[in-house]
Amino acid sequence: MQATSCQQHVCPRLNNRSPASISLISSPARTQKAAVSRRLHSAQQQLGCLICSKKRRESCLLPRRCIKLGSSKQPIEEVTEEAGQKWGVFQWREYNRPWQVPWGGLTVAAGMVGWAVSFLGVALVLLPAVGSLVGVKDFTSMSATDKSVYALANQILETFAGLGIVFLATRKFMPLSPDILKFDIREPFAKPRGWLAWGLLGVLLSPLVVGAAAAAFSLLGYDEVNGKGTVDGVAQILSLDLPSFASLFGVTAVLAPILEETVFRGFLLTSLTKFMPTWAAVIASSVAFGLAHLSVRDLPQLVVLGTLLGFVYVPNARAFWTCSSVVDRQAAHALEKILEAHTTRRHGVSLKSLTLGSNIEAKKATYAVTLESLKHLQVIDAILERSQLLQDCSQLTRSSAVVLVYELLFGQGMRPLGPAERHVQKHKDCLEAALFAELQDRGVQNVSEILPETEESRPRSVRVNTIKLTVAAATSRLQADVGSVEPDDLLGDVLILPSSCHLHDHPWVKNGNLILQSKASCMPAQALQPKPGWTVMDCCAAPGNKTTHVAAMLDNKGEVIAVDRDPQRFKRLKANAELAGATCIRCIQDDFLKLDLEGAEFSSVDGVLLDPSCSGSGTTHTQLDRLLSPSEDIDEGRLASLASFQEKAMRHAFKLPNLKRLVYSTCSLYSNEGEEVIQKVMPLATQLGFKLQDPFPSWPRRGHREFLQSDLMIRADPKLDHTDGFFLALFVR
Ligand SMILES: C[S@@+](CC[C@H](N)C(=O)[O-])C[C@H]1O[C@@H](n2cnc3c(N)ncnc32)[C@H](O)[C@@H]1O
Repeated sequence: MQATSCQQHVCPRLNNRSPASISLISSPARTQKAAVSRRLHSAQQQLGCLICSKKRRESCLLPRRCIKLGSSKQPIEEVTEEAGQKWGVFQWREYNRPWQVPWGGLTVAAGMVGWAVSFLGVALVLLPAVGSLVGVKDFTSMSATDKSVYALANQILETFAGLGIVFLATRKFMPLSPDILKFDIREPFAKPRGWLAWGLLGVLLSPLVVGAAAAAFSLLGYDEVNGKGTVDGVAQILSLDLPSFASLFGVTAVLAPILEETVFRGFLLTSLTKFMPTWAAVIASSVAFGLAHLSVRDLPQLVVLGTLLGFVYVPNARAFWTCSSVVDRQAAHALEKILEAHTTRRHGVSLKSLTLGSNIEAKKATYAVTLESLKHLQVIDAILERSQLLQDCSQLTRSSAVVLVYELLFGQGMRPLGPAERHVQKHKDCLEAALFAELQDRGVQNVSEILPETEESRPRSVRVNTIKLTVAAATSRLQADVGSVEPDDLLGDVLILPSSCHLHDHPWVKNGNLILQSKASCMPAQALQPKPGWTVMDCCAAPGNKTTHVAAMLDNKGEVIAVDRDPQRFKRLKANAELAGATCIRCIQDDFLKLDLEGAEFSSVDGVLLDPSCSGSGTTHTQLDRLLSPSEDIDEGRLASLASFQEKAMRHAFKLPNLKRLVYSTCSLYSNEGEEVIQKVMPLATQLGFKLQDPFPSWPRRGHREFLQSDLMIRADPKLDHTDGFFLALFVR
């Protein structure tokens, strides 16, 4: 056997990362059959099915390029028949698969009623009103050119209004699942989003269909039916000069189809699949499409045309496979939204809102599968790359593949119900081999050794709101509800619970008896040690976790002045203060730096909590951002600007004339936002008679050692202390 044929024993897509297979390929001198066999054997042992044996050929990827071990160069058959690029109307399984429609009947009704109102409103009210303003009185007396321009103006307004209404109705569900309303103008002819090619085919076929339907109805004597509809509006002005032709072309060939396809196929047909079988949704949406043209005479042709367009739309809109299990489907959807939001740096997308929302079935399972898929994302991406599972299959999205590979390799297994599951199942051996190779490359035995830590894997902490109940009462209630409850060894009003318990929906969390707050975040108020009757200023207070903590320590006696400048966060601050029953809190919505702290209004302030905006690096390691791009570096410019604000805020706080204690804290791992800020303000603090004091002598973690007096500063390490990364310093006078 020659070295060249030995190369063919190794599945080329899989060999690129494997030491054994690379050496096989790059060693032309190794021509001895025995040597080759030995190396193949050892490679096979290392890489599992990366070498295609007869037994494994069913499951090995890229079979056309793999040769059976020990046989001639006979390629084995392509196993991914479903992965082929299938075009056409009659893909019946597309009519049986469930669609992923995230909205309900109310959204459908609102969208369609909104569209109908805009359709009639533009044509009957808006445009005539604008026309009369510019001196157009009577449509019928206009010239043909003016009529066509008028029709164009009408269609432009209707198209924008209609698309805007569909957008508004579905906006809250964006980004939509791969099934729905997916137009990609950048790839007009490429499958899977080849809607334009199909649209053009539809345009080419439509005269035939309309003609055939008209002929059929004419034979039945139906053309005797009188009536006028939207088609007649255009037909009337068919005496053509160039401007008329261009306007009419714009109306009939561009704008109206875009509007109608979006409203009737993209929105209505898709939405109706939630309530009826897909074939019925095609027919129902076609009837609506016909009725919308406001002509009894044209109704039959338009319904036939709509039905044809609907049946063309279904298999091509459904270019992607979705998972058959509802949990996996929802998890893939959530994952896709998270990945998209991460790529576009869009804020406001959270794992919890996507998986625990009211429209989600089996919330806990969906949350768990999404979170676990995210945790395994890096490993699964590497497996997908090695196995090339997605390259041969344009119908499987990355997010569905990630969820299904998670289920198959790390989760509860996967039942091969639909095409997506069958495709993944067929490649099980290769996926396992790719996992094996990945673990070997990373030098670990088990995948758990390389998974990122998340909030989920650490114990939970909860603060007892001592305004409303005692720690003892909270402990016994939680013991009854979640089992194990431990008092925190440092903070008297904090309880530690198992990592598995989710208290978001607990009635005592909802009524403000308990506050879900990390242990680190409870340390500043405890470090301040305010006494009942004190006035404390929380300079950057929203959403008010530390503010309400201080209020509880004051036992509502005294005052907490809570300042925040952000309007949205300020609302949450007020709501949280109310929920906690913290009547001693006075909220001020303002820029803290602009407050006149030396004036009489704040002369009674004894203590300050300063917890300014920071990079959040102490908490992000547990958040989605870190799961998605763990090595992302901090933006130096942003860090410098945050540190500058933190220093300014601290200098400003020192202006309070009767200040006794000041706690500075940030949930940051960077010394720029911790020790360095303290060092910079130290001369001013010393000049004013303040010095650093150790608030928690028993706490083991201290400031970074290279800074003076760092042993008096407190740090929390996310891994070692099982809480947020945190920095804290206490000044006293
Ligand atoms: C880290 S958060 C505070 C968290 C809060 N201490 C808690 O535990 O719930 C920082 C807050 O500072 C506010 N902030 C930032 N700059 C401010 C300024 N110049 N004046 C007042 N508030 C400011 C932000 O709006 C944000 O709500």
